[in-house]
Amino acid sequence: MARLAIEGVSKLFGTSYAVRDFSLEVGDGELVCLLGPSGSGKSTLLRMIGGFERPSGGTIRIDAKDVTSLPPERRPTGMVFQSHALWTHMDVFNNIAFGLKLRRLPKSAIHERVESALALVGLADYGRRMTTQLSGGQQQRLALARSLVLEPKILLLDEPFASLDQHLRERLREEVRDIQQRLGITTLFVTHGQDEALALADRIVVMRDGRTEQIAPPSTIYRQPQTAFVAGFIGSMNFVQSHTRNGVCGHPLFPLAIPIEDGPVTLAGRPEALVIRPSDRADAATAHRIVDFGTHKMVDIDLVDGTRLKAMVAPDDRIRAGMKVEPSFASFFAFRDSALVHQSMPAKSDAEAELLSV
Ligand SMILES: Nc1ncnc2c1ncn2[C@@H]1O[C@H](COP(=O)(O)OP(=O)(O)OP(=O)(O)O)[C@@H](O)[C@H]1O
Repeated sequence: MARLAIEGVSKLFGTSYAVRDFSLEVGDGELVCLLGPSGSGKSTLLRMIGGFERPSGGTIRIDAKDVTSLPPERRPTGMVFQSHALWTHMDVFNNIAFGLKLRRLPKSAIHERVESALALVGLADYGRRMTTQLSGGQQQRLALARSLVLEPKILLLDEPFASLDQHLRERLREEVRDIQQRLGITTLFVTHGQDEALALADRIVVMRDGRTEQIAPPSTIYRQPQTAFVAGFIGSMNFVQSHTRNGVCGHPLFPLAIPIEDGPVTLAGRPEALVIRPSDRADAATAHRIVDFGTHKMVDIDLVDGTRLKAMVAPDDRIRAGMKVEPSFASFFAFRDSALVHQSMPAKSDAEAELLSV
């Protein structure tokens, strides 16, 4: 188990920053997901922690030891890449044993550790297979075993399941979480899949342009996004541009109380918080497209100014395309200059309050 501290780390490529003044502390046994769009600096940051890239500034410490300028092999880290770079001329057993042989461990110890790594990732009977005879998911498990067998203090995973289909990705994600918790290994996981981050992480770091937008547990990221970018990046979100005057939103359909100074405001609300009811108002919105997901229906509605919103309604809702509707937000966020300035929270149901208090 280990603690990781990243302090003010930057990486310049030429004249542009891939990572800028980034700080993060990861606790013993914690799993943190780095989440962000393509090019936001996630891989560069992970590579700097693994020692594959040298920071232009800042410090990286593992258990208080400064490792900033140590090469990968002298760091207590194990990295699993998106392309796993397995050795195709070796069988599964020897792929895993390789790192241990370099460390000159006795044969019996190598055997024992490889066998237990194979069992850990569900490949107990595959030791003598060649890597080319493995499926994509098995290859990814092997890549994981090859890292874990060296007993790293910190596990670094760079989009390890990106090339796998959705079903397999979800299964491996659960397996990794299970293994990570059993071993209690401090882990950083890079992904640009929000579902992956929400399902896996103890905390999520949302990155944008090499900087941190927000660091928080998944439920906080979802329920209390601090910036409009985070709000729009995690889950589905409706945005409505308006302004406030005397603490009230000036949009005729959304006359919400927003106790901030007069000025522009961006309203944001989830589809599940957008309530729609039939209306004959002149400025009513129009239900446009309805998709029935079985458990719920998703309705696209167009405001008169062309803004498109999504509302989630019950499966037996009578809504039809072409109907005039009046939307309202049961709960919403308000942003100004991208920063959260106000948030209304609905009264929590007992069941939800109970879940949150666990
Ligand atoms: N070796 C390099 N030389 C020059 N620029 C680089 C290098 N590696 C990364 N970059 C740039 O740094 C920025 C961050 O890249 P990085 O790969 O860290 O992003 P990412 O968030 O991991 O993206 P993705 O999700 O697409 O993998 C990008 O603008 C990228 O073009």
